[in-house]
Amino acid sequence: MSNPASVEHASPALPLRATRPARGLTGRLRVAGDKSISHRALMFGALAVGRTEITGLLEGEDVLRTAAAMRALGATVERLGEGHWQVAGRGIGGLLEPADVLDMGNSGTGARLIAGLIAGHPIFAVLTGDASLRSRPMKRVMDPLSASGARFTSRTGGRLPLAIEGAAEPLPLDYRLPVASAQVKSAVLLAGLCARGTTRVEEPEATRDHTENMLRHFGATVRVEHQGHGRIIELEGQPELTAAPVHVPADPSSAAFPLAAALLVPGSSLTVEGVGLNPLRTGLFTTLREMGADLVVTNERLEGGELVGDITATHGPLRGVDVPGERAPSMIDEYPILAVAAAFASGTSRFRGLKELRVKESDRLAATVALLAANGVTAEVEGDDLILRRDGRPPAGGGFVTTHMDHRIAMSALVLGLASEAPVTVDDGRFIDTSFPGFAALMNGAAGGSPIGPVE
Ligand SMILES: O=C(O)C1=C[C@@H](OP(=O)(O)O)[C@@H](O)[C@H](O)C1
Ligand SMILES: C=C(OP(=O)(O)O)C(=O)O
Repeated sequence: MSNPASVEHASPALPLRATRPARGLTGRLRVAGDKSISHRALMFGALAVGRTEITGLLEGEDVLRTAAAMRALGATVERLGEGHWQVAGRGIGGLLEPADVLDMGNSGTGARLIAGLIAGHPIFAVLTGDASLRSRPMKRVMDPLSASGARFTSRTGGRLPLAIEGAAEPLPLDYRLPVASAQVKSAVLLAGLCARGTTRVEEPEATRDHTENMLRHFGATVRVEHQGHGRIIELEGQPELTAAPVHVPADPSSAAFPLAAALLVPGSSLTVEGVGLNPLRTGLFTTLREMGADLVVTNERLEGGELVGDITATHGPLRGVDVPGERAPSMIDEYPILAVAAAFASGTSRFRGLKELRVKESDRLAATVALLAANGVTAEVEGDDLILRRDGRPPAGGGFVTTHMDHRIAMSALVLGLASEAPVTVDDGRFIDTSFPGFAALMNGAAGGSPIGPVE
């Protein structure tokens, strides 16, 4: 999806290398806050009346872009301490026209949800992003939001930069999602907040429901009806959203990396604390258990209204697994690290229905195949399925992996390098900061050394 030659970043590329540590990963740690919930906490805070206090906010680059965009749209956003933020909102319909272009960096969630917010306000704004985000499809939000009365102008094919003229009196939408996407669902619901009447979204497959949950938490009326694998969501427009405290749980998509490393590196037993266990996010953990992984959840509890638990992963053998396509939305960001785990398993693994991986920060299907190939592992793509046939022996490693501005490809390759025979190098670790600042330090702490570090 992206052309590494056109990377724009304030600092130069940061090649990183992962080497098998002298001993396994052990102890207890906490990963950063959930990215999806962090974006939404800032956005709903900006739309609510009053002051929303957020704890555990992910201070990754994607979320910091959203914080800056909320400021540019007129909200007061303050950082009170580490992960502790306060947003003074403007009320539904109260966002102001930004003075400048909104640069969402590497973040699809930021760009698409904010397109929904702007569509419902009588303001003009231009959204852009880095080379990766500028290559990602935006028509998926432009199409439904145009029906609400908003107007969009973009580069050919519906890519950023995108100019948006929001609707003065947005119409409520009735929309059936053509792709399983929580971002598209959320963009439609955010525009629907400003419309009179009921906005209805039908999703053929259930996707993460953080928008629906947080809308209710802030006082909106949301009805959800289950229909087979899918859902119908109805939102009453123009509610009074009232500021409400948000505690952000640890991100299961980030916890995936240390947990997978512990499963793969001999001698490991590692606990990640306070991980969000929303069932629409935990497909990876279900799948790893089907592979025979020793993954135990303890201390399940509610933290700030979200189900969380401590997850302990202990090294052991894995077997191949067949993952049904309908599970994909609940683990959509976890396929690169799952493919790494499958490279250590014995038997055949088939992951079905991965079309959406082609339009993430990179073409993750191609990037995952290349990541594995560089390290001696053959994986095939058949239609939209990814297939690995393995014998349980660790991959050779020793490869150089091009990460294509994709944080999850970078972290997956480094986890592979912690457990493969020879070290693995990635071309650029900077994008890890979009979702998981402090990744290398945390992994090194658990390994009791510096198995992940810059290339000398
Ligand atoms: O709504 C969200 O917060 C997200 C939805 C998913 O994207 P899609 O909606 O494109 O599947 C996911 O890949 C992304 O990391 C976060
Ligand atoms: C796909 C992802 O994020 P986004 O779409 O927000 O860029 C991700 O974090 O893996």
